[in-house]
Amino acid sequence: MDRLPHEKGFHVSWDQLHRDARALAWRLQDAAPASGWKAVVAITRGGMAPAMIISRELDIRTVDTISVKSYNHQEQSEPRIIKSPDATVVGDGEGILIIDDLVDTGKTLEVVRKAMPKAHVATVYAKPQGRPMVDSFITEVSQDTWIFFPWDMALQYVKPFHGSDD
Ligand SMILES: O=P(O)(O)OC[C@H]1O[C@H](OP(=O)(O)OP(=O)(O)O)[C@H](O)[C@@H]1O
Ligand SMILES: O=c1[nH]c(=O)c2nc[nH]c2[nH]1
Ligand SMILES: [Mg+2]
Repeated sequence: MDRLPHEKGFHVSWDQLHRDARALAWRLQDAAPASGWKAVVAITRGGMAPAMIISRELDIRTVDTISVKSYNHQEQSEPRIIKSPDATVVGDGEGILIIDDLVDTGKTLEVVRKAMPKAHVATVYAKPQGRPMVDSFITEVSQDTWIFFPWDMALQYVKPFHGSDD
């Protein structure tokens, strides 16, 4: 996935991510099965920060991970699972909450859903193409927007406006 062709940038600060992940947690409370969520599964690595915030908000202590690797080589363009969560906990996904930071094309979630078909899938942000792959999300951005996460950014010096044209 290359950010260069994207026309717009949507910059997310830690504070914004915290607020949006909390808002998603509150929405997920209403979607919980009667017996509550059994476990959270974070899609590494981007799903780990929102999964921590959501599991804290919903008091879910069992947190596992699934790792999906996307290949950009000509032959291997499909993502594949390189680390699975504990099968004895997640089973077919019933009562399991899968968390990722965003859905873009939906290819990552496609393989994750195949592994846990009954799970509830939630992302903080969603783009239109991948939106059918999520059950819950908070904010939608257009397909030509690149989302910049706080862990990929750093504070930088910028020149003062006055005299900046020299
Ligand atoms: O809907 P898709 O088109 O599949 O894209 C969405 C996925 O891409 C990013 O992860 P990435 O694979 O870049 O790995 P990372 O989470 O380790 O940064 C993002 O965190 C999602 O998991
Ligand atoms: O940081 C990211 N921002 C995005 O918009 C995106 N889409 C896929 N993968 C992504 N990673
Ligand atoms: Mg990811």
